Amino acid sequence: MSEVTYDLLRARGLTTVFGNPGSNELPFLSGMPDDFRYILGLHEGAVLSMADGYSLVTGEAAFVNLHAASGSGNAMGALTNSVYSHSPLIVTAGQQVRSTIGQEVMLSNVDAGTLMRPLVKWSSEPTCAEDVPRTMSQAIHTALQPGRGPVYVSVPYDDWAAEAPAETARLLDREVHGAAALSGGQIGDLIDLLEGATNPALVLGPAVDADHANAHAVQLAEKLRAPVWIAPSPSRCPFPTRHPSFRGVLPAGIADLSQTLAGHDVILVVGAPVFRYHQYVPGKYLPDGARLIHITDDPGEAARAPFGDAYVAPIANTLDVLATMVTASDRAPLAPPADFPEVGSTGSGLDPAHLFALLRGAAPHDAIYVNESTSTGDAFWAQMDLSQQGSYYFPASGGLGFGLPAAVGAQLADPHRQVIGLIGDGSANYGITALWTAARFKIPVIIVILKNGTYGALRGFSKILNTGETPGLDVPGIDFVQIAEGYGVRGSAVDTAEDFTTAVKSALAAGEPTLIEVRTTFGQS
Ligand SMILES: Cc1ncc(Cn2c(C)c(CCOP(=O)(O)OP(=O)(O)O)sc2=O)c(N)n1
Ligand SMILES: [Ca+2]
Repeated sequence: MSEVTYDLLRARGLTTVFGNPGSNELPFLSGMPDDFRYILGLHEGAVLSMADGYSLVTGEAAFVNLHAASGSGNAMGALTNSVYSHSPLIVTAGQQVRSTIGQEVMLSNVDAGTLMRPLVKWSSEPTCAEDVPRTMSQAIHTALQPGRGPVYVSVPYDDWAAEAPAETARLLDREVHGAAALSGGQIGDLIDLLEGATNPALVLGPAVDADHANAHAVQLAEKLRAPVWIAPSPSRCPFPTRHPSFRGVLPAGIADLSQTLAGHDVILVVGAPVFRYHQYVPGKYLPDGARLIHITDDPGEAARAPFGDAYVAPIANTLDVLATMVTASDRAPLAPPADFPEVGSTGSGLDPAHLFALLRGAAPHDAIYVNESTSTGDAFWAQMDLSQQGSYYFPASGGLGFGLPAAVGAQLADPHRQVIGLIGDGSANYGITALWTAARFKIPVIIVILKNGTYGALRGFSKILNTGETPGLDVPGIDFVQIAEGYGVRGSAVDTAEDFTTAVKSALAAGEPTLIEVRTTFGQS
């Protein structure tokens, strides 16, 4: 049974296995063909997030093999991000011998089909060994259909020795085509609305970047001469941040977001949920007189939104048709962006805005940033010049432990663009073992640790929630250079602009994984 399953994985391009094994997985792994590669991670959270970063950059599915319930459980935190970033991860786990599961012997994954819900789009444990290949095929096609997302398959390890039914071979070349698009009438309605708008605005989300529709979004914004915001809590960057239309990231509070969009009568949201609010700031969902139109490829996003009219449709195709067909507006062209805000560092260490400005100058223009520095977002978006598709990733649910491993997975996926992880000194600890994988597989990712000694974002939230000085807010005294070297990664610690720039240039030239620990200031900028 494992042979035909590997044939199926190969037919779908899934020849990289991200995993951490246990005894339940050995019978599957024993059959792994030579043209497959196994990327070992030392903790299943890191394994899942490495696979996630890999999938986000390739735009393809990625295959994960974990150990029973315990390994699957360790991966669930990472899956909170994958399910909202619509990552098509094929997550599998070894199960105990089929006839012993009910008595719950050691390593039984009890009720495996429900364990991972709602963090997966679909999950199953085949009802018999003969159905393992078809279940795996269903999982792959389900993960990749619009409204993409992770799936989970648990397989009893004695199934692998069973004989595959002859008809299983039909699975290897079957295709499932998702082809829906808006009708001419629906497109016409949208064009009329946009052309009839006095002051339209675009709000773009991660699915625009995921569907490589950034250029279509630019064309639509330019024809409409409309401002563009990125939807709140962005996990990707769908629009060039130095374009005249770009207005930044919308705030994640209901009232704040609504006020930011005041004056716009038609708001077109594309490729984002409506909306991923975060801090609770009650108020009107929309400014008076505004109408919101929502285009998403995820039926769930469309159905659960609390306001606006939604169209479930392919993102790139819809943006391309709208941008092509809409009449160019005679509104005045939008002014070019202001200069970057002035930066500098006063305290001992680098101000985050200063760090990002230095990085903008030292890193390649097509660098890929994987960000998990949760208190420096405003400074990042003000200082960075992101112009290409696939330039930015952030944990889609804010689940920490994504950033460092996802940066490793992203660099494995794309050796032609430098991947730079921007990781807080708190976040780094949740996925730190991925440094070992980067060293082991010689993945030349650069990890910048922003070391402010505290859970800065929580200090920010303590002000919003007025909770004062609670326990557990500081993380002083961690030596990431020693940790990195313990996992086999070259590291350095810096706290001046000159030393940081030198360290970045050295890392870019090194061609091996490198960690740079930067002492940063908190609260000054
Ligand atoms: C798995 C997990 N655990 C805890 C949190 C809670 N959390 C925590 C602990 C944050 C602080 C991260 O601190 P950092 O050092 O990484 O970055 P900043 O200092 O820039 O905030 S932000 C946040 O939401 C989380 N989001 N995810
Ligand atoms: Ca911190």
